[in-house]
Amino acid sequence: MALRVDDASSNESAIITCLVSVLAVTYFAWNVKKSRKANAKLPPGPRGLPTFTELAGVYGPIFKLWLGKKLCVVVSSPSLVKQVVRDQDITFANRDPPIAGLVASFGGNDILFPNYGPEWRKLRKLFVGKLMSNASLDACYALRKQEVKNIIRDLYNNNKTGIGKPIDVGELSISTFVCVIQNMLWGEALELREKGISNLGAELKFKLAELVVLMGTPNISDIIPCFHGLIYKYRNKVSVVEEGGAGNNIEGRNKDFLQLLLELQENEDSASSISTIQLKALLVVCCATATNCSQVVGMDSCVEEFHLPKLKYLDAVVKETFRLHSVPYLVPRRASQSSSIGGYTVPKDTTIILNVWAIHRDPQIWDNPLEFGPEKFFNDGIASKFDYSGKNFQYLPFGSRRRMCAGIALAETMLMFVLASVLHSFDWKLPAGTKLDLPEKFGILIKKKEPLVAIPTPRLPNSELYQ
Ligand code: HEM
Repeated sequence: MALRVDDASSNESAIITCLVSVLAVTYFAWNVKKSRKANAKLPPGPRGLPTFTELAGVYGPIFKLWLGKKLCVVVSSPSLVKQVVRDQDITFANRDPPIAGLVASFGGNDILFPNYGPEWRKLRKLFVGKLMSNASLDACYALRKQEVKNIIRDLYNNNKTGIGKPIDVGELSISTFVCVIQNMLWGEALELREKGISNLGAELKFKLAELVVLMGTPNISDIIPCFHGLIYKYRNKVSVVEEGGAGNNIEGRNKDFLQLLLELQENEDSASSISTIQLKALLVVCCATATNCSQVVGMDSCVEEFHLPKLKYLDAVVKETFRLHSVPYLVPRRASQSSSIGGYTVPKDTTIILNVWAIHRDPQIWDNPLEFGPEKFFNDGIASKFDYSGKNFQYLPFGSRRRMCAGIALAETMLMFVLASVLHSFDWKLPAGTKLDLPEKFGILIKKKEPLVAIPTPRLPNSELYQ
């Protein structure tokens, strides 16, 4: 019997439907097989790595964790932090540096990574007593001021074209902060700019920003030659000046840190002299921590250096920013002997992680812990008495006690000064069509996921203030 046309076409569409279905089923089955095959190779485990804070929610304020063969104990409450950093401070004063940390610090020759002992004590005394003393910081004020002025001028000139050019605020804050630190360390931007050393500084600036994050990457050799070159050139410059050949009196201005350090290197008294390796390691730690600092805070505060003590609101804004956006945990420590924390045994060589992230968000300490609110630091609440010393073990952006940050005075002053200056001189607005969102990227530091881009518009009537 002959097929009718509509029969034929309905058969044809049935065949097509059938073919499509078979293809779809085959494709689906193939995909399932492929994904099973891929999964078959994988061990069981959670979908992602839980954070220390999530684990603290399950196991409480102290729990252990095996990272490979390494036993770690994570501590997430102020009373237990106190047991670590105060009650048994010498037992837990050793560090547990990652391999890259050791490489970056020339084998732990800085202050950050070496174990507690005479060498660390010597460097720490030198760092805090000489480099970070009030006298030394005051002496460097002109350097800081000049560098901030440079930034204000550059931003202003950028704006002269008439169209407000968007600025990556994070990048601006990092480069300003690092320029200021470099200036203080070796007077680079002010006096050595024309002398060829500035290239080394520019080279360092961006590598250091990555160094902080890439502590797991041992390829620090890219950075080290900069320091070799810098010290070599600087030493030559000093000796040329000493011989009276340069006509550029390095003694005529305030000594920068590198000059102070070079003098100490030549010091014959072994209690205060330092080796070239220690000198380089100190430069690395200063630059890297400074970079880290500006990455943390960004540019959402304001002021000028001589006004700083009076700027209570700014102080609260910076403190609140540090509460929510500082280091997630302190530089890990290592138990130098068997001991106990919170009634649990902690064997010798256990790594101790102090979970600042959880403490800074603990609802038992903070009202509305997840909300940004500077008033926490100036209302009558508990936090109004918190400073950066970490004495209360509840607010720890710079750590606490024996191994706490050695650069607090400089970090605090500079941060407020840089932020204040750019906010005082410019109004900042978001580019049209963009929204302010602040999701974070979790790592060694808490950083913004997407860079904050904003447009500065000069707000001071006197254009000379921008030169
Ligand atoms: C906002 C900026 C900064 C923040 C948030 C910060 C934070 C920290 C933290 C959390 C530690 C570890 C503390 C501990 O383990 O208890 C530390 C250590 C250290 N910081 Fe900072 N820091 C900043 C800026 C600086 C600057 C500018 C310098 C120096 C120029 C500096 C020098 C050091 C040194 C030398 C150590 C090691 C101290 C030791 O182990 O004895 N920091 N910092």
